[in-house]
Amino acid sequence: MSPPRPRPAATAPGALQEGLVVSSHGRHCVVETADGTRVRCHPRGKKLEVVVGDRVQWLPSQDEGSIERTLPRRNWLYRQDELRTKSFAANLDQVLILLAAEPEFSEHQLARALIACEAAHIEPLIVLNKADLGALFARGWQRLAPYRAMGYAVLPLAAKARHPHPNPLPPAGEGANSLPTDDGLAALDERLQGRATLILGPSGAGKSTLINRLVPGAQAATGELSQALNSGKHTTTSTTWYWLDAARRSALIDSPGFQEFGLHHIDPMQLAAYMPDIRPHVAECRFYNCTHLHEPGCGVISAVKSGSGAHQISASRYKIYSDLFAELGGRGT
Ligand SMILES: Nc1nc2c(ncn2[C@@H]2O[C@H](COP(=O)(O)OP(=O)(O)OP(=O)(O)O)[C@@H](O)[C@H]2O)c(=O)[nH]1
Ligand SMILES: [Zn+2]
Repeated sequence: MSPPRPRPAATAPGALQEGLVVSSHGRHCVVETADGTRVRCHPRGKKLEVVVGDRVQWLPSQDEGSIERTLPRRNWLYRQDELRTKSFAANLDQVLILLAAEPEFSEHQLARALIACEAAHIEPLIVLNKADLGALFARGWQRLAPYRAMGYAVLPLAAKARHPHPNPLPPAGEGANSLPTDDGLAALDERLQGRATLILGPSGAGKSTLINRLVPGAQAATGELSQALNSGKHTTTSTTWYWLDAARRSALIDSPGFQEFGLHHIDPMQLAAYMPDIRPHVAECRFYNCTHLHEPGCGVISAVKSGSGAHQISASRYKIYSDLFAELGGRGT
């Protein structure tokens, strides 16, 4: 323990308290105490990086607080480009990747998010929204077939309730057997119980629609947070933690940044290990340092060429692998 620091006379005396970071905006954030009170805080010192989901120790001082330290993180999801590291959140139980029948989702973006989850050891859950869009939805569902085959959970959803009694989903082509006959919200809700779930998705997928359905009053809550941040109406809170239940056991964390998902923190030689369809074939490679791009006796290349079977690697997934390998500075020769 470090010795107690002297405090300015104007500061109300207070003992170190524990709290949860529920929103962040630049250098300020909002910390929630055990009794649910929310306090605007700032980290003490420039080096202390605080992320939504962090458990922190903070000191009250007048109407604000100062974060003294963050407690060890269970995990931390972030993205990184050539210049900067940007946080999504910490201490997560799962990441919900929300895609939609339209606008058409990018498989490349999906793959990036999944790789980041694998690298951070956080379970992903893929949700395909706009199940009411018939043929368009069937197409999206079909595009996700390789992801179901490699073991990811994929749920259908119709987030937009147009009627008090949700419309049954229309038949959705192949894979229809596994589709529910309702809007899919109950099945999703079950997956959210008792967990802290980060929600990510491209613009237009229905993130706001879903959050507003799961967290009635989410918009109002965002307003309150901005007020707690006291930074005026131009504030856009970058990441926000919402409780789904009064007992505060289940949470949804909304964060932007899905569009520019830099993976510069990933070692290109580890990439195959983070792609569950490619991973099992690495053991068949002749060379231990195989890049799976051109080597003779490569198990990955032969799985791509085999073209069918349970352990196949699709051409589009292999392209994603080789594009990312090059982007991350991997040398294939
Ligand atoms: N057909 C259909 N449309 C939906 C569904 N869910 C959301 N939408 C519509 O999709 C559009 C985008 O929804 P938003 O909730 O604003 O999407 P968002 O992901 O928050 O998008 P950004 O605000 O751009 O980040 C809106 O017009 C919604 O009404 C759905 O289940 N079915
Ligand atoms: Zn190989």
